[in-house]
Amino acid sequence: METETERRLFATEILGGRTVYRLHAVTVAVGIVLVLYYRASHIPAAGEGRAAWVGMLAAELWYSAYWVITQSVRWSPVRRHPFRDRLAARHGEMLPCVDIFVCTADPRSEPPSLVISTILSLMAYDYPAKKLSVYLSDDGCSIFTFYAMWETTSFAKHWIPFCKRYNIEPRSPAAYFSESDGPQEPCTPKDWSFIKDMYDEMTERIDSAIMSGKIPEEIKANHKGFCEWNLKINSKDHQSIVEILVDGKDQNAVDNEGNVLPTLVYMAREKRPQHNHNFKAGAMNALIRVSSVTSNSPIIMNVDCDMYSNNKDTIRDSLCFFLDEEMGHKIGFVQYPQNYNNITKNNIYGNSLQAVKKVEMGGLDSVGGPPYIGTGCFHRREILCGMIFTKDYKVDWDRGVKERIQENIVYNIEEKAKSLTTCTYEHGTQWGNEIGVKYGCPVEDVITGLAIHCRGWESVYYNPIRPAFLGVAPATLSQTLLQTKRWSEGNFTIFLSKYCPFLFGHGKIKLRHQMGYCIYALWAPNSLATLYYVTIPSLNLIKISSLFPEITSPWIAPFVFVFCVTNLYNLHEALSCGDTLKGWWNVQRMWMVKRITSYLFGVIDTLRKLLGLSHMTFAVSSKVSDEDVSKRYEQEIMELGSSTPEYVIIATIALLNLVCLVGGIFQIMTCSWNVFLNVFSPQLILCGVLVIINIPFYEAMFFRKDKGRMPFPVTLASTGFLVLAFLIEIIIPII
Ligand SMILES: O=c1ccn([C@@H]2O[C@H](COP(=O)(O)OP(=O)(O)O[C@H]3O[C@H](CO)[C@@H](O)[C@H](O)[C@H]3O)[C@@H](O)[C@H]2O)c(=O)[nH]1
Ligand SMILES: [Mn+2]
Repeated sequence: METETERRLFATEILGGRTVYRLHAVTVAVGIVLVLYYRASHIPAAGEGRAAWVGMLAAELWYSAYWVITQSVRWSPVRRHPFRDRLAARHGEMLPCVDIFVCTADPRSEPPSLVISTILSLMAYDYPAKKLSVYLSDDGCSIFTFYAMWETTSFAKHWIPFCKRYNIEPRSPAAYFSESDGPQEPCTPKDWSFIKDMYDEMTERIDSAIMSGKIPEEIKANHKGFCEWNLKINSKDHQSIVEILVDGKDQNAVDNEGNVLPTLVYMAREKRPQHNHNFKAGAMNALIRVSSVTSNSPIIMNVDCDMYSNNKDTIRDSLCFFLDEEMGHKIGFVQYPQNYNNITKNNIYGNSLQAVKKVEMGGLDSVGGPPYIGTGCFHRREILCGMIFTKDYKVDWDRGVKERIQENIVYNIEEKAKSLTTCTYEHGTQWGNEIGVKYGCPVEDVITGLAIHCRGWESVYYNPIRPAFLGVAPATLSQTLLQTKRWSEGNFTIFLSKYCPFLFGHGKIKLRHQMGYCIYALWAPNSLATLYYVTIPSLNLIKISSLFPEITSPWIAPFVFVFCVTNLYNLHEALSCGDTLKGWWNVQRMWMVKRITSYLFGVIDTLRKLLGLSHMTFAVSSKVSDEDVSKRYEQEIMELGSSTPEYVIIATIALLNLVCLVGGIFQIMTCSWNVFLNVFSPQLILCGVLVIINIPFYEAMFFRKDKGRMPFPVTLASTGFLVLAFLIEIIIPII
């Protein structure tokens, strides 16, 4: 007899070691109350720095509220453990069909060879091939991406059996060959070299086609799909293209060992300049419809084109959650973390977000489920399409398994699929609203997931030891800021829309779940408090005006306590998530930089959109960088390079703090030691910390000679702004 626990297909572990956390949270809360009390009860008289003081109060009020929000998920995070062996014992190979969606948008920032490596890794999952269909949406509508996909169909016939025969990992050929210098056990050198040569030749053919700007005619003659590009088309203006490259139901679609291949479909939905295409959300919805007339699997998984599968068991792991008898029927989606394979040792741009992945997501999982983050996620088709939760929800897992079909039917299916991806198909329908992925938000994923949660479903977060997916993190500062701007803007847009977690989620999801969503929804407005805190106290140093209690006053204690304890706890959290000390320090710098630049622009652009002054955009982040840039990235040298308004802000604030620190030290030398101790020390310390944090930027401005240094016009402009700031500081009191 199976016991109750043995029947479960996954376990939920409540993470231990929370005592330190709870102790810190309670004491910090007390400290914060004292700080705010002091601020509010010591407002100076008008004219004696009242404005600056009130500003400090406002900033600290904001930080306190935001701190409370970030604690909502930290109380009792959980970790999930699926039992794949039990799934196998219970269901054998009687598993549901799975459709995999991959999105690509720009062949320059997302090269076709990168895309197909991801595709190959997904086709090679340890899962019955006849139940697997892989769909690529190409918003770049690039003949080279299509060509690469066509090449993939032949290479897959060798690659998939190779992966399965030797049970290799990872199954992205690019990642696999870059990880090993030569054949490794149990792979025979002959087989290894054969497949490696084949892969190299394929990528060479693809790259040379891209270099020459055209596909050889003899290759074009091999597939009717190439004819679609006979017309004069470009990525923003073209007809719909749907090509079933491998039809898993076709008897001839087998690999070189005679096994069935997964279905492989290329899609470029119709685009016309006069029609909104809704970016990735539009692509996802088109994929939902195209797949509904081909495989129509009950489970949909989606990844970005750089996120290759790093773990052959991911599908089976995810099914443990959906097929669990006790909980499965409540679970709308299973989310994996967004991991990267190019994070440097000390996480120079803070992209690895360890604490978010390990602590916050686990915490969200304990209060209703992690958000949908757009990639590495498994959905149930109906739920993604708008189904509302009911207690007796049951799925037909057999859906999608169809009999083998004839060639001429494939043509009909393609034609049907094309008609589902025209610009006008969605007009007058609920697509992008009640059905599918939502439109109008740069983080289409988060808003869609929130709606799913509010329709009554839960989600599950699974962070396996061997990462399920690995992608490419931005490798320059500007790309990092571009990405975080989109994220902060998107999440803030949600906050200011009717989907605000506190309003839309009220009565539908737990308060702590609403707060959890707001950690990200309120990223952007953090910029205002931070901008204030990194400028005003430092400027007041020069004016000999104190914004903190005197160091001999007992009131200094809560300030010091809150500052030290929150930072120490933060450090503890980072180290326990596997960050290095330097990595933690880099993350602190990046938080400051992101807040004063991308988050600030996130606020501005959200407001501009609200006022109707601008429209939504989705800037795709680049997944390639030239050799010079990559080298500096590996050496963890900050890459600046081109002039952007963000850099002007960074440089101005860095210089401002340097000048204020020098000015402050000068004041000490002229004033008495006692004055220094009493009036300046907290401000001096704050300013000093900011200067230390900014060291890489001073280096980039004044010492570096390489191409990644701070562009001279930026240094010049920020010096100008600095002079202006001081002039204003001097002039205003005179007036
Ligand atoms: O018009 C578009 C724009 C983008 N994409 C695809 O969307 C994905 C994400 O774009 P990327 O530039 O890599 O953005 P990231 O910031 O890395 O993406 C994260 O954040 C996005 C929301 O901002 C989510 O959609 C993504 O899944 C999530 O990985 C890529 O595969 C793109 O090809 C499209 O298909 N069509
Ligand atoms: Mn990406």
